[in-house]
Amino acid sequence: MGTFRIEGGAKLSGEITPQGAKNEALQILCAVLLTDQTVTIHNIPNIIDVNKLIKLLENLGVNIRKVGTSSFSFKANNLNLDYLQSEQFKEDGKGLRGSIMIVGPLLARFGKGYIPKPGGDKIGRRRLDTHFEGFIKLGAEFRYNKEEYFYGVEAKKLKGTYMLLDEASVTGTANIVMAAVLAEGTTTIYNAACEPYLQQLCTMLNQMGAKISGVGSNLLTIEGVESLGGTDHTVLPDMIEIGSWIGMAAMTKSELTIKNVGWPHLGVIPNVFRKLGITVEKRGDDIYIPEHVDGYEVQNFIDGSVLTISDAPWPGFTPDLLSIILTVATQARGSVLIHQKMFESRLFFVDKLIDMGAKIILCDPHRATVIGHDFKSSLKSTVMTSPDIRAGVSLLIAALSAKGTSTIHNIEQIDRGYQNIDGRLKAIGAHIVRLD
Ligand SMILES: CC(=O)N[C@H]1[C@@H](OP(=O)(O)OP(=O)(O)OC[C@H]2O[C@@H](n3ccc(=O)[nH]c3=O)[C@H](O)[C@@H]2O)O[C@H](CO)[C@@H](O)[C@@H]1O
Ligand SMILES: C=C(OP(=O)(O)O)C(=O)O
Repeated sequence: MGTFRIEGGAKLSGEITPQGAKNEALQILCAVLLTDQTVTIHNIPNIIDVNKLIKLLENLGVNIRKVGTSSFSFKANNLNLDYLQSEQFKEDGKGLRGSIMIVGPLLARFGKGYIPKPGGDKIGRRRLDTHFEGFIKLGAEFRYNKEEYFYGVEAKKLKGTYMLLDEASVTGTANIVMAAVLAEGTTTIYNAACEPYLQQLCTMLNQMGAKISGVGSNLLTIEGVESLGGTDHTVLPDMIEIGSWIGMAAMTKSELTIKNVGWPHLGVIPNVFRKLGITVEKRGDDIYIPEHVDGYEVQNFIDGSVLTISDAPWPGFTPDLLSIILTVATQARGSVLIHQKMFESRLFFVDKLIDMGAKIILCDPHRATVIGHDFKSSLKSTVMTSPDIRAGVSLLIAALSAKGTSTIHNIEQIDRGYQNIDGRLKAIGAHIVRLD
């Protein structure tokens, strides 16, 4: 279990360039299974989850070549499908959440797809019904081994159909889209998720020869094609990492420029930080955060009632930034209610913030009220363990702003989604050391 030691209170300054998006990269990597041609992907983040998926693809027989610092080419022309029955696959598959998205492409191209219960954050129930209901609608037979938590779908030929998803699942939509592109006839998916990750996936699939329309909306129409070809694709900057840097700058009262953020793809994210009173300035394609010398003040609603920040499927506010918003609010002037609607165990980390002196009332597993300190009192350093990726970064932000030296254990959770976070933080002035 790795550990960070952080001496709080240091100002950050300078420029930071966001990594490629973790959740997009996981979808795009699975899509390489849809063709026997070469797919080259740029801006792949060097993080644990992505590296695990690349390893899984390699074990499945995909020919992988590193062609640049963050660019790889993939050729899935000689797969070893026996691997899907192996013990090794059971280990590899459950190592991350994103592995679930190999099922759709495998089912579409080879008539069978399997997966052990995938891993990922332990942030509440994370069911897979949407994925498998979609495959079944396309004509697949489903089986589930309860003892081994092993899922399987098989079909001779998938047939396009209309489906209304029970929820706008991000990985579920990606999986079903990847199955439908090679199905016979037309598939219509209503209540599809439409995060930039999915828009990027659909754009890439269209470049490979798929016929998907409605990209960016919750109604996708997919005309099945016989086969797909190769392509080149560049992963967008990671919007969750960008939000994390905004939070770090504000909480440490630092001036920071976040380079090449891909503004058109950030949706409501900048505005949600602005609601906390944080200045998020657009400078070309960069975000400039000035030093918040006088802190930041939460904006109430127009009628004067307390601000609520909650998550929703895109174009709503992503649940992956709520823990960070909550943490940043602990030093705001004013109060805010954080409502995590999607996940039922994602707010429990506030215990640690309360230990550090933050004023938070955990109303129930989904809601927490934060009464900001307005920097009149600093958080106190402490020893903590990172429970999940975003809580981990939130605790890191709290530690960077705290008085004294904090320790964060289980930093593998952070490394799952943040590339060389300690190295990059050090480069902009943070006092952080990685201990093994
Ligand atoms: C690898 C990956 O891409 N992971 C992301 C993906 O996970 P993932 O695709 O696993 O998440 P889903 O979109 O399936 O659902 C997340 C949770 O939200 C609930 N839900 C979902 C849709 C909805 O309309 N209402 C609702 O309550 C689900 O029941 C579930 O508990 O999307 C999540 C939601 O943005 C993000 O937190 C994860 O970072
Ligand atoms: C919940 C997350 O990831 P995963 O779905 O991979 O667990 C996340 O990225 O915040």
